[in-house]
Amino acid sequence: MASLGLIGLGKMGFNMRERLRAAGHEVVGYDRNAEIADVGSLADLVAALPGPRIVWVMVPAGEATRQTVADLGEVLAEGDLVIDGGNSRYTDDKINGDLLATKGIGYLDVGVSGGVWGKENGYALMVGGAAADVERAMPIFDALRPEGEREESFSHAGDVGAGHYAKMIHNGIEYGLMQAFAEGFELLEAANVVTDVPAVIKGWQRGTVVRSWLLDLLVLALEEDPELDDLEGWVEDSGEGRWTLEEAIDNAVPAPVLSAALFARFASRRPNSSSMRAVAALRNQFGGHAVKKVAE
Ligand SMILES: O=C(O)[C@H](O)[C@@H](O)[C@H](O)[C@H](O)COP(=O)(O)O
Repeated sequence: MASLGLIGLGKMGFNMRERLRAAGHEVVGYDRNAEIADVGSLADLVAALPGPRIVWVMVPAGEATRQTVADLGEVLAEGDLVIDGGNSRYTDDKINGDLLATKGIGYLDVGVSGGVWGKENGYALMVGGAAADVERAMPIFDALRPEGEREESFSHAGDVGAGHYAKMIHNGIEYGLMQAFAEGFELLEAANVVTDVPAVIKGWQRGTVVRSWLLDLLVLALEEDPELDDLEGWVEDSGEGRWTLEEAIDNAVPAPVLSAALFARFASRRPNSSSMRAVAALRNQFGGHAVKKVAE
């Protein structure tokens, strides 16, 4: 059984600690929230682990992760291994990996998929880094991923950065799939032909071409709220959809579905945008077409 330091005990890290412990691994968790942490500082976490250590970072992508990795570089020792399991941009991985390499500390980047269901169902993992480091962390990966064939929920995607690259593209696909289900849902509701939309969607769960986990989750959401009218149609994004499109542009790969899905999210946050006011104004100018005036 392995010993692991785990930094960041939010929605993901907290559940991962539970799953790893249930598999018999020793996990020392650190979080800024002392109520859920096992130790009070990074230095305490390092002291509590037998060397050579493996420390998994599960904090928000960007500055928080970069800073945590830099801090770990100050307290870990040669031969230790850092794993970034957050949704970092893949270009951060080379910076983090190179920084730690100067101190003889290994680095792996891991795309982790599964959300809040991962504690029970397991997390799919896509890993970037050196093969020897991947092998060393394999008992941890095996405990985190779903039971069954390793190849079906785990991949060593390539060198440092490849794990997060794979996760970024996974999330781009996620945007497109969700948008497709969402547009189908709205169309089913639009014409009053289908009288029980939730029943139709539920009836797609077995046997259809579009059966999938996202469809199952839509069924669950519709069981709670059949017309989803408790929700505002407002959708945030955390960055990976944007990065996916930047890759599409850099590599001249057409990605119309993924870009439409990302832009649909932007549109969801600006119901009275100046762009659509401009379209209304132009249509009115050239054709005298009706416009809707803001109420006094
Ligand atoms: O595979 C997953 O488990 C999810 O993709 C997970 O990583 C997270 O829910 C997304 O990062 C949300 O991304 P957005 O905020 O960009 O929708």
